[in-house]
Amino acid sequence: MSAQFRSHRRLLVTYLKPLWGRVILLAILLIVSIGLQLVNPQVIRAFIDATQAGSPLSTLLLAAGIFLALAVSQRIIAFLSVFVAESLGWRATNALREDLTLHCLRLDMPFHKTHTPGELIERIDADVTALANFFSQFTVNVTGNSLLILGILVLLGREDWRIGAGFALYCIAAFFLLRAIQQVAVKRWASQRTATADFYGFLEEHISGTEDIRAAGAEQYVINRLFLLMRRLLESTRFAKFVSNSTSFSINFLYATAYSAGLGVGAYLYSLHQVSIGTAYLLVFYIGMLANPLETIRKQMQDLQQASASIERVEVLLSLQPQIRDGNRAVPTRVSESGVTITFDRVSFSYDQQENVLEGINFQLQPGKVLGLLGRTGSGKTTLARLLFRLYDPGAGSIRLNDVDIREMALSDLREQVGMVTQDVQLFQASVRDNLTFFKQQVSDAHIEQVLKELDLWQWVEQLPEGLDTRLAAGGQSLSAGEAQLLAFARVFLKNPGLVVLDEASSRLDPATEHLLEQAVDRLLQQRTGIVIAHRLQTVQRADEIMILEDGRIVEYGARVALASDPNSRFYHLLQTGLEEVLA
Ligand SMILES: Nc1ncnc2c1ncn2[C@@H]1O[C@H](COP(=O)(O)OP(=O)(O)OP(=O)(O)O)[C@@H](O)[C@H]1O
Repeated sequence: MSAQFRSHRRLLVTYLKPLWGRVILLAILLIVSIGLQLVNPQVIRAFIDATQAGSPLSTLLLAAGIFLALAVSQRIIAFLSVFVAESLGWRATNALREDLTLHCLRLDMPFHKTHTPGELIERIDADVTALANFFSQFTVNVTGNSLLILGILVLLGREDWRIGAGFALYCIAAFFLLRAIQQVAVKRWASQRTATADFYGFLEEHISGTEDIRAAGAEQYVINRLFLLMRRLLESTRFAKFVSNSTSFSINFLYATAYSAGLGVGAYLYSLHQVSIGTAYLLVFYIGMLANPLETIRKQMQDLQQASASIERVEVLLSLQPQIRDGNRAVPTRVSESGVTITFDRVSFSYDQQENVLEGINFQLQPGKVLGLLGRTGSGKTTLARLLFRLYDPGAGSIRLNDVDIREMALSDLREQVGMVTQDVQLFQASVRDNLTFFKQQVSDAHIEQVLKELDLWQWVEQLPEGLDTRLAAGGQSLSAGEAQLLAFARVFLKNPGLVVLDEASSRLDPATEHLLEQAVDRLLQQRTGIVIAHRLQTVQRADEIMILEDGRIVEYGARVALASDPNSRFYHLLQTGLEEVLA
């Protein structure tokens, strides 16, 4: 069994298993539809033979009525099977979309840095859409039509075994012939697409470089090259279309051959009085029915080729594993009422495995203490916060929360324990409530109200047109930067973590919002351990300890009060020069 077949089967089984009820329904509809298709010619035969035998009109009307009823039922069943197949396809692909989205969300930051959102949308949506047919129709169509062909061959064989065997050989030969032609067509279209891509690539490059081309007097060269490319495009398109058309020509040819053979056999047997005129008609009818399923199976195989490329890409994406592994150790949350202990034990880290962005970071922060993290831009402050949240793991050393290595903790536990407010708050196109709770239904409105009141934000929510139900615009465009930060504070409050990491916004805010923010920071840091990447003097004043980073190393660390009064300290100089000017 080839690896490709195994991966196709795995995907089918995984996503169709939960939908087995629908799969069975579809199979039943299919079998009934095939049965009806096979039975109908028998009714026609009975009708023709009855006419020949001069049967009464009532018998003929009965046969006609049965024929009509069967034909209408067959159409209704065909309609129902399309409906069930579509719903099956959508459900299966939506489940796959969901899994892929979740998988991408769990993949590490380096993955997201190297894969653009556009590329992921292509993987999660376009590739999966290409698989809808694979899920809903492929198995059903291939099995169904194979059964139909088999049924026709059996019924033909029942009339005369030689006819059955002969047309079985015909089907096998026709299938392989169609496939061979299709393969030539696929190759031709591939080279036509290459020629098109070259042509547009050339046009785009030379139109954007028009100034240089004119300056160099190279217009004639460009036109000559263009002619060459156009000729290649013309030739490849002509050839591809020719091969494509010969596919439909071959199908018609096969159909016509089968039909003529059917007519010939029917007429021959009838002339020998071996069959009735009804049976002769039956043979022609059944043989005529062979072409359609053959063509459907061929088309499904062609679709499968395209789906295979998508399946491969989806499988590659699913096989990527995050480097950040989930730990499983239960962690005593909040050992002390006033927060958690944080220990950085000789932590070094590099984004590219070459140059360390953090080097030998060593410190311990006691519960309830606030660390003010200072340093010029690029000194590694944000990186330190990211390590705490396990967006990345350190290259050397360890980070401990309440004396447990954060790599051993379950990621969900860790992220419950650490609340982070970044400069760039992400708001979603959803209600204020959903933006605060991250769509957790179990958080009650009363609790939200209490938290917002504590943060002095309730008034702000009350003046919104629909209170908590007010919908925010995409990207939080309807809010000011300060209001967005306030919402981010409220989010952290609702989570109630033992450690808060606050990357303060450096932008200037209006005095009223600034005041609200100040109060919120005060409340946020009460009875919690805090790490504050501060840009404002007022925020720094809240810190118990100060750490100054330079090129990823600690160049100063100590109690704020002591450093502020030591004229030899960097912190002292920073305060003298003006924090905001130096760190901006
Ligand atoms: N995702 C990343 N991939 C590669 N290098 C990065 C990445 N993020 C940051 N860096 C590099 O790491 C170094 C430290 O960056 P970091 O963002 O931690 O500094 P910072 O002190 O927080 O700066 P700022 O005050 O501007 O936010 C910088 O040299 C930066 O270019």
